[in-house]
Amino acid sequence: MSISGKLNDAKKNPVVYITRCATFSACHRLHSPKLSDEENRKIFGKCNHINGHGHNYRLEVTLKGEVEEDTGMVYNLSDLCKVIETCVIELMDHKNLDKDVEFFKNNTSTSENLCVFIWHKLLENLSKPHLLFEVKLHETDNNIVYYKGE
Ligand SMILES: Nc1nc2c(c(=O)[nH]1)N=C([C@H](O)[C@H](O)COP(=O)(O)OP(=O)(O)OP(=O)(O)O)CN2
Ligand SMILES: [Zn+2]
Repeated sequence: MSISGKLNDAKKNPVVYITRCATFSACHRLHSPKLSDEENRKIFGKCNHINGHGHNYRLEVTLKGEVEEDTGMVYNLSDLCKVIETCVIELMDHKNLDKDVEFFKNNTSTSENLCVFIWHKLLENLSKPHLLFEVKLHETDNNIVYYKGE
């Protein structure tokens, strides 16, 4: 049977995961207003330095959904690219996250919080938000965090 035959015969179309990557550069300082200066220094160490430090972040956004028969796509990756660009990259690229992004004025700019923030930005802006499966953020080559909306 041909691939298209399988697509047409199945009750449900194949479920496929698609990922779009993007990069942005930003600076931040790990500091929690809920902790004393001493506790901040103890917990965050060099990342609590008053003048901050920078990262070249790599973002991976994954959608999960059925392959539509008429388009052969789960979601147009070009459209996903535009959403990521307008609602995440423009907001964060070449910014001081703690000062330029409202949310991080009161929430520590850890990669965990960045992932959750980006997840909600995407939910608000995707035309099919139910397809959002995972937001993964590489803060460095060694530090990788992902969020699945739980
Ligand atoms: N749970 C988390 N821990 C840490 C986070 C975070 O977001 N969540 N972030 C940091 C810092 O922002 C820091 O800049 C990371 O730097 P570092 O640990 O130096 O990471 P590198 O991969 O660049 O260097 P290594 O020497 O390989 O660790 C810290 N913790
Ligand atoms: Zn950092």
